[in-house]
Amino acid sequence: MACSGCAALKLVSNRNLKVLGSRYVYTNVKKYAASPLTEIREQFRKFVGGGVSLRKNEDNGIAYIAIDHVKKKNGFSGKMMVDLNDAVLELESWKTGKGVILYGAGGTFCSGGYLDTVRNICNSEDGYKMATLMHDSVMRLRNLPFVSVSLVTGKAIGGGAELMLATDFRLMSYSSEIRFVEARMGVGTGWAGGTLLQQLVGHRTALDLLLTCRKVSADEALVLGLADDLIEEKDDDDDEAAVMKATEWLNERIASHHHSVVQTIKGIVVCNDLEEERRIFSTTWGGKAQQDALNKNIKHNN
Ligand SMILES: CCCC(=O)SCCNC(=O)CCNC(=O)[C@H](O)C(C)(C)COP(=O)(O)OP(=O)(O)OC[C@H]1O[C@@H](n2cnc3c(N)ncnc32)[C@H](O)[C@@H]1OP(=O)(O)O
Repeated sequence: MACSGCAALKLVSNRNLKVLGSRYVYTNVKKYAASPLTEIREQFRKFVGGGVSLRKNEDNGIAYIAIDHVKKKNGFSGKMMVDLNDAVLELESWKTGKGVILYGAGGTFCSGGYLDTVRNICNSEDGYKMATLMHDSVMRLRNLPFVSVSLVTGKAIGGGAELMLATDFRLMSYSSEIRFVEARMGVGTGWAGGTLLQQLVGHRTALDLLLTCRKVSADEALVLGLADDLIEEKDDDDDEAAVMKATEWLNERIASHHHSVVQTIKGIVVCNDLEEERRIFSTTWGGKAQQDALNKNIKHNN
């Protein structure tokens, strides 16, 4: 009996087995015409609840993105998806920025999609639109020329666990936990989490976490490479203290560098293209930060 998978393999083997041979063809995938983001944003901003806010500190060059829907454990509404998109778009034009900290208010990182919004968009086409909007925000956040950190306190559940993968680093409070519950909710990852998790922990661990939907403690996250460091908490609800600790952690890496240097280093790490790396590199070579360093006759022997 012919199956669509076999047909696909046959077709593939006639063309280019090396490149296409491992792709499985999903038989129930419909092709949606890509909706312009402006239309998706108009549709999604109507699903209200909570908000995402952006604060830029010009003194330390760090921006703070706060996920705030505290009564619903920071469940992410359609409006919050649009707010996040706005925040990231605004950051793209911040010339003197160095870092970004993404955190949840009220002692929870994010409990994933806000279920009121989820119920309103519970069809395949709207799912595709949500993924389009969230992929745009996540990839823009990831590619910002600043060092980004997710500060995870409390729980990061479902889409919340995906969201924390968008940043360069993850700091977790000792009692926090991550849980990819998408499969339990009958779906896959919609906020780029499958791709990003696989890149971070490898294909087998990603599959294990996504299929078992098990809790990952902060200690285990550190071992798996999902977390980069743990922060002590006196009180998990004390947002300010946790944000301060994340700021200190980030400052150890960026405070002593000029924003142009931080932006160059981040740019060349994420561009994955040598021509682009040469172009970015040349923006600081011969610049003031280099001249100053040369004039100081710095020795690196201690
Ligand atoms: C591509 C994205 C796909 C996804 O994100 S799928 C995952 C969707 N998220 C969920 O299913 C989370 C469901 N919620 C939970 O498991 C628990 O509420 C959670 C987050 C572990 C927190 O547990 P607790 O600390 O015991 O708090 P609780 O259950 O009493 O919650 C307090 C109030 O918040 C509500 N809440 C939590 N997460 C929510 C969400 N995502 N959407 C809508 N409402 C949510 C919860 O129902 C409760 O509301 P209420 O006070 O009873 O009115």
